[in-house]
Amino acid sequence: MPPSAPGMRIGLFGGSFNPMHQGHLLVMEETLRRLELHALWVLVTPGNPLKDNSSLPSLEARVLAARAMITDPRIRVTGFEAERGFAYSWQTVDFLTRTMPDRRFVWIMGADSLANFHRWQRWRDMAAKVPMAVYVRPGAGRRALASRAAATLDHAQLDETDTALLARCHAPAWIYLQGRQSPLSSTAIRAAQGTN
Ligand SMILES: Nc1ncnc2c1ncn2[C@@H]1O[C@H](COP(=O)(O)OP(=O)(O)OP(=O)(O)O)[C@@H](O)[C@H]1O
Ligand SMILES: O=C(O)c1ccc[n+]([C@@H]2O[C@H](COP(=O)([O-])O)[C@@H](O)[C@H]2O)c1
Repeated sequence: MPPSAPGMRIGLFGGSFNPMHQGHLLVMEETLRRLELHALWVLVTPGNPLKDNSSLPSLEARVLAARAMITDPRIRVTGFEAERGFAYSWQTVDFLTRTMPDRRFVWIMGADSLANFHRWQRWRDMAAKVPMAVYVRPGAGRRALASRAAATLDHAQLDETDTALLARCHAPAWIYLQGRQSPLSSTAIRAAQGTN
C-alpha cells in the first residue's frame, strides 16, 4: 500500500486501466485539485467483477504501464487489492477505513460507473463508508443521474459548490462533478491498437 500519514485526504481511483489513458489523467488532476486531496491512489483491479476478464493483461503489466504515464508525485499506482485477495471494492473500502481511520478516503469514479453502481456487491455499504466523487464523462451523464444508485443516494448528494468539503465529510456523501471532459476510453484505444 502507498505511504500515507494521519489526516491525509486520499482519493481512491479504481479501474481496469487496460490501458490507462489521458481521460484517467484528467479525472485525477481535476479531483486532486478540486477535492483538495493530498494524495490519489490508483487501484489497478485484478479484474472488474462485472466484466469478462479473459483477455485482460496481467496486473503487473497494467500497473507498470500506468506508472509510466504518471509524473505527479501525489499519485501512486498500486495493485494491493490482488495481494489482499480483494475482488470487490467494498472489501477495499472496508479494509482501508477500518485499518486507517485517521485518513480521509474518497472513492472516485466516472459517470458511467455510477450508472452501474447498483450492480456492485454491497454498494450501499460501500457508499455508507466513503464519500464518492463522480466525474462527468461524455455520453454517460444522463444515465448516471437517472440511475438506481443516484436515486437511492439522492439525500446524500452535495452541491458542486461544496466540492472542497467532500473529503472532509462523513459518508454517505457524493458529488457529481462537471468540468473538462475527455471522450477517450480504453476500449477505443484497444480497438485502434488491434488488441481488443
Ligand atoms: N474519459 C473518461 N472520463 C471520465 N471518467 C473516465 C473516463 N475514462 C475512464 N473513466 C473512469 O475511470 C475509471 C476506470 O475506468 P476504466 O479503466 O474502465 O477505463 P475505460 O476507458 O472506461 O475502460 P473500458 O473502455 O475498457 O471500459 C472508471 O471509474 C471510469 O468511469
Ligand atoms: O465491487 C464490485 O462489485 C465492482 C463492480 C464493478 C466494478 N468495480 C470496480 O470499479 C472500478 C472501475 O472498474 P472498471 O473496469 O470500470 O475500470 C474498479 O476498481 C473495479 O474493481 C467493483
